[in-house]
Parts: sequence; structure tokens; C-alpha cells
Amino acid sequence: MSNSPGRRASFRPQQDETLQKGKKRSVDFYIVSRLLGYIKPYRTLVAWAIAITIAGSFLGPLRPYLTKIAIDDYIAHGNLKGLTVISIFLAGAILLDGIKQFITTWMTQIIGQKAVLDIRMDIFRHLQKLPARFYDRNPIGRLITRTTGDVESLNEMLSSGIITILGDLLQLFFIVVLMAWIDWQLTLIVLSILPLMIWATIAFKNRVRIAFQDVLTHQARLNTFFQEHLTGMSIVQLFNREEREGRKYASINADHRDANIRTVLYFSIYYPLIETLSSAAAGLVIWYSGVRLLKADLSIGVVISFVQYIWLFFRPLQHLSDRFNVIQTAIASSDRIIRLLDEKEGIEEPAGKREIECFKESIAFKNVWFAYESENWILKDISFTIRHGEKIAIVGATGSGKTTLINILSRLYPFAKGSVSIDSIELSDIAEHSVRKLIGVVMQDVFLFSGTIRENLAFGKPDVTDEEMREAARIVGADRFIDQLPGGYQYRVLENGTGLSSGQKQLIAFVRALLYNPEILVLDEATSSVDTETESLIDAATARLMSERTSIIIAHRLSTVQKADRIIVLHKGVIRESGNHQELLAKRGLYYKLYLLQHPEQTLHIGENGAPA
Ligand SMILES: Nc1ncnc2c1ncn2[C@@H]1O[C@H](COP(=O)(O)OP(=O)(O)OP(=O)(O)O)[C@@H](O)[C@H]1O
Repeated sequence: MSNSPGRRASFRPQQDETLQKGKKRSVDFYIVSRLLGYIKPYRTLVAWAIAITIAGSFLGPLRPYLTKIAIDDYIAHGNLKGLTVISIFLAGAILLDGIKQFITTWMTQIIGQKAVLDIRMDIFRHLQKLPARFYDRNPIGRLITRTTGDVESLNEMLSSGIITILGDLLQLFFIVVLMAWIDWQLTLIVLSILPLMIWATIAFKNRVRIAFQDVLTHQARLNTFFQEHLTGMSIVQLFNREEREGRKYASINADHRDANIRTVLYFSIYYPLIETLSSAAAGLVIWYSGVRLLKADLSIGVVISFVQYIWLFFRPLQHLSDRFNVIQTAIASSDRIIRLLDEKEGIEEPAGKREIECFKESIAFKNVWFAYESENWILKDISFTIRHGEKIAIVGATGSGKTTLINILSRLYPFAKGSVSIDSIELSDIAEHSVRKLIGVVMQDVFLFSGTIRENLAFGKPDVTDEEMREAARIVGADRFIDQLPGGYQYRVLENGTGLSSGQKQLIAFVRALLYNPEILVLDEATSSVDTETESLIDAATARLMSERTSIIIAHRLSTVQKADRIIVLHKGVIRESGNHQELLAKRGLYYKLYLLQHPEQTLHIGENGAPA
């Protein structure tokens, strides 16, 4: 029946497909227009490359035609002078064609490299603006693939794609015109193969496009896994996971290989097929030429020129399918790159944000609620005030939300409900860079870049003088160990501070923070234990860093906690207690329990009333 459910259902995919196609076309158009934006600065170079390609595209097709004239008009009539002249023309055409190829290759490569440099810069600048939330969702390996594999395939299109396609199309046009000019019947034989070839090319193109996308997806997975395991190699080794991680890698690697093999399979079918079709065309031309030669209806020059034309004709055709491939892959890559560049979440700061030059009065959290994911509240109804010059310690069990509190204050994550203000100005109304200038954060895990100690210390203040740097290192107490390093301040730190102890890295982070000289210091104290000497060094350094500065410290060590003007006790995202060390001990509440848990040896020193003896 015509209106059976099955029949009706069959309409849907078709409609969807049409919609999809329409959407895809507009997406492709959008991508192309964005890419053109990157080419625009080099339009003069592009114009030259196009002009030279157009001007030189007849040189290749001219060669068989000149060969035909040489044979039929001069060799056949024993005209040596004519033969010499035509040979000079032929040599000139070959030479000019070579020069044209050199110039266009050189120019298109330059255009590609320049545009790709701009794209890479845009990606990097954009990544620097993206918020922490974005990095929670996107594995580093995938992002690395954007600036390597994806940018590379884009480079291939920009440098060898479009202009070469134009050259190939023009060459095909001239070849067909010259062939038809010489002999239309033989031309029809050559063209008769074309439908088959176009069909094979389209079928190949579609399959290879999908397969290439698959390869890139697997490539990103491979990179993510590889990058993650290189970073965490010591954990892999310490937990004896080499074998199992090796197996996991083998599986991802095998998927990548299979995806590649699929593309190779299509190529290994397509190229011999095209070869066979071209040979079939050549065979047909030779057979038909033979028939006409026997009837003395054709000259030998025509036959030789056509044999040359067949190879000239099918080569650009083959090139074209290659180029379309490059373009398809590059469009898929561009789509991913442009989607990344269009990622606007949290990066567009509306104009008119306030600048704060200095911190005068207080930081106030009022009924702040925060969740990393939907309604899974990590901070619940947090309210507290920090006055200028106060030193606040935040304590609480692991996972209670201490770091999250700091993440909110330094605007790494936006909060959902409530208000956070600095000097009565809403945090969200202050320009991001102004907040970050005001607040200096020392993270628990110190991150150092590969480079010299000096470069790492000057990260927040690039124009720092040697004297200032030495003075800051002296204040923090880092000068002694830095001086003992080979090369001192010029000592090269390896990636992420490898080669330095965790205590040394802490001290470097302190000097870096001191040089940045923020009005509000936020310090996530390291939990890893260091030897007693370094401990006392870090203790003293912390005290110096905090002195005469509003400080908020996630405190793990008793000495820091005791020195704080006020301690905020967090428990499962809620402020449970607040007060100074003695007040909180006297309360015998959560702080008291935490304190005893971390410092059982201190029990004896606590008097009956809860105050330290
Ligand atoms: N980027 C994130 N995405 C999702 N959840 C997160 C993220 N960072 C932290 N969390 C979750 O938020 C909660 C609070 O984490 P937070 O790092 O603030 O705790 P903390 O008190 O600083 O702990 P610790 O003392 O162990 O450093 C934890 O349950 C943690 O799993």
C-alpha cells in the first residue's frame, strides 16, 4: 500500500539527508570564507601565483602539438631547418613549464606556510583565553592534534590545493581543445573513458574522505593517550602498569592502523583502476589509429601526439582526485580548528569592565553556590569577609572545597549563585586581567616551564632586574640553593621542573610570587612533606611572603594555621567554623578534631578548657 508506515518512513531519511546536505554546504561555505580570511593578507602573492598558473597552463598541452608538427610537417618532408626551429620552440616550452612549476610551487608553499603560521598563532592565543572549564572537557592530546595534524592538512590544502586545481583544470581544458583541433574522432575515444573515471573518482573520494576523518579521530586518541602516559610515566612504572598500558596503547594503535589501512585499501584500488582505464583509452586510441593508418586516413604525428595527450590528460585527472582529497581532509580539519576558534564560552568579556588599581577594604563572599557540573554543589551558601591586611587560613578535609574557593576568587571558574566582591565591586564587573593583577596565586603543584631559573622567576615580571631577583630570592631564602646550582640563575630547568626537588620548586614559586608582588596573596600550601630544614625554610618564606599582605592560605601545616588571624573551616562545601586557632580549639568542634587528627602529638598540650596549655 502506498501509505504504509514503511513507505512513509522512507521519506524521512531523504528529507533529513537533503537538510543535512544543505547544512553541510553552508558549513563548508562558512569554513571556506573563514579560511579565505587567512589568505587575505597575502592576496598579492595569491594573485601572482594564480596569474602565473593561468599564463603557464597551456605550456604542457602545447608539447604534443609541437611534436605532431615536427613529425608531420618537417620530418615527413625532410625539412631540417623547420625541424630545428620547432625543436627550439619545444625546448623553450619545456623550460618555461619547468620555471612556471618552480615559481608556483614556491609561491603556494610560502602562502601556505604564512597562513598556517597565522592560524597556529590564533589557536594558541585563543587557547590562552579559554577558561579552566574548557580544559576540564578537552583532553590535551586532542588539542595538540588541532595544532599539528589538523593544521598540517590545512597547510597542504593552502599550499598545494586550490591553485594547483585551477592549473590542472586549465590544463585539461587546453588538452581537450588541442586534441579536438588535431582530431575530433580520437578525442571522442579518449573522452569516452571519462564517465567511468568520474564515477570511480567520486566513489573513491567519498570513501576516502570518511576514512581520513576516521584516521584523524584515531590520531587524536593516540596523541591523547601518548601525551597522558608520558606525563604520568613514573606512575605507570611505580604501579607496574607497563604491560597493561602497553596493551591499551596497542589497541588504540591498532584502531589507528586499521583506519589507515582502510585509506590505503581505497588508494590501492583506485590508482590501478585509473591506470587501467588510461591504458584502455590508450589501447583504443592506438587500435583506432592503426585502422585509420592502414586506410592512410591519419598521419603518424597525430598518433604520437595522441599517445602523449592520453598520459597528459589522465595525469591531471588523477591529480584532481588527489587534490579533492586533500581539500576534503583539510575541510574536515578546518571545521575542527574553526570550531575550536569559535569556542566562545567564558572568553568574551563585555566592554566596560572596571579596573582596580589597588585593594583597599575587603573581599566579601555572600551566599555563594558553586558546582562544576549542573547541580552537584561543591560550595553551598558560602559567606565570609576578608578585611584588608588580614591573613586567613582555610582548612578542611580533602575534597571539602578549599581549592574551589580559590578558583572562584581568581576567576578561574564562575560561580552559580550569590555574590563575590572586592572593595564592594562585584567580581564579575572587574576586568579579568585586573583581578589577576591584584591576586597572586601560588598553586599546590608548582608548575615550572622548561627554561632557565631566571626565566621562571621572571614569569610574572619580565622586566625584573638581576638585583631585584636576587633580593627576592634572598628574602624567600631560595638564594642559597639557586647559587649552588650549576650556572645559578641560568640553570636550565627541564620540563615541569624536573631536576629540582619539590621543596626547591616551592621556593621558586614563592620568589616568582614575590616578584609579581600581588596585593592579595592566595597560597595553596603543598601537602607533600619535605625535610625539616626545607620545612623551616618554607615556613620562613611563607611568613615573609604573607607579611604586610592580605593573604588567603589553604593551610596544611600547623605553623601556618596558628599564624593566621582567622581560620575558616570548610566541611563538604559548607563553612562550619570560623575564628582564630585558640578560639576554635576551645570550641572543641570540627577544627579541634581535624587538629588532633593531623597533630596527635599536640593532645598533651591542650588544656581542659580546650585552650593550648
Ligand atoms: N575541575 C573539576 N571538575 C569537576 N569536579 C571537580 C573539579 N575540581 C574539583 N572537583 C571536585 O570538587 C570537590 C572539591 O574539590 P577541591 O579541589 O576544592 O577540594 P580541596 O578541599 O581543595 O581538596 P584537597 O585538600 O584535597 O586539595 C571535590 O569533590 C572534587 O572532586
